[in-house]
Amino acid sequence: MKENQADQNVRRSSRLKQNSIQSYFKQEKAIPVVDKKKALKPLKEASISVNDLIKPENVVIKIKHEKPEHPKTTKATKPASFRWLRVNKWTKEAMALCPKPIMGTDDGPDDDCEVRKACMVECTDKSCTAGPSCGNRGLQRQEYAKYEIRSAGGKGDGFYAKEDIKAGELIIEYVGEVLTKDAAQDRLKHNTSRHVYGMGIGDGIVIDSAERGNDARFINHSCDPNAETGKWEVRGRPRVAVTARRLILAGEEVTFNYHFETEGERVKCMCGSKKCRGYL
Ligand SMILES: C[S@@+](CC[C@H](N)C(=O)[O-])C[C@H]1O[C@@H](n2cnc3c(N)ncnc32)[C@H](O)[C@@H]1O
Repeated sequence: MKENQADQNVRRSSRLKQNSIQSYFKQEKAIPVVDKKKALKPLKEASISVNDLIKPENVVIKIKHEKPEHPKTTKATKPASFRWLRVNKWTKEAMALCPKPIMGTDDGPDDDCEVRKACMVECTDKSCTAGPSCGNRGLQRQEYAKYEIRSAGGKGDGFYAKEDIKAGELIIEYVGEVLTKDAAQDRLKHNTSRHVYGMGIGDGIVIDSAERGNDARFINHSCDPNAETGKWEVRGRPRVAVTARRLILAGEEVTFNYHFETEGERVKCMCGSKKCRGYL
């Protein structure tokens, strides 16, 4: 009887492993294709200056946000079984698939920070004249919210807010190794963990934080999430920001919707929300 149970478990675990080869979660918002001149036109026509568009909350973000301590020195963060990456690490093969930037900097620096922000393109010194006062460099400056990593019950570990986070605020960047989809699938074949960490960002590119990444890898799925992911362009490369969909209170677990893609056995969802669809 016991042997039968063990056999079943082995079969189940190898089936799950096989199935997980197809498993990714998807980043939600794509970079919009934007004609910079067209994007600017309505603003210029309405004579709205960039300063009018800077929300008061953005000013608070800049003052309040501190760089998080490095996870190795943050007590709340558990000893890492992954290697820490501050920024994405691209493979040559993934670089070859990197889409062309949607906004060039050929016109020279300007003060269109809010236009770039609306287009989900971060400013750089080449594109913007605002310098240190520019409010559109959150990913580059790592203006992350305060958080801690701790157990989320049956889901494994989870990512928890340590302060109130306003709707729209940057929480953290999803950082990992940037691989081609094929390379990511190859890696999954050797995955010994029950968790998967690959986020497809389109163009056959996956950000995989299984072996190397930052604490965004601990953000769990919810069918009624309080955060969302968005693809930004920073210095010509795509990056994924996790931002608050609504006010998140200190102590709440931060979650986003994985839009999980799997062709095999589905993972039972433990998000606990009333809107739970039952599976990831
Ligand atoms: C990116 S990891 C999230 C961090 C993970 N909990 C950990 O401890 O490393 C994704 C994995 O977490 C688990 N997970 C995330 N959200 C879940 C949910 N709502 N219900 C059940 N398991 C979940 C699944 O095993 C999934 O493959």
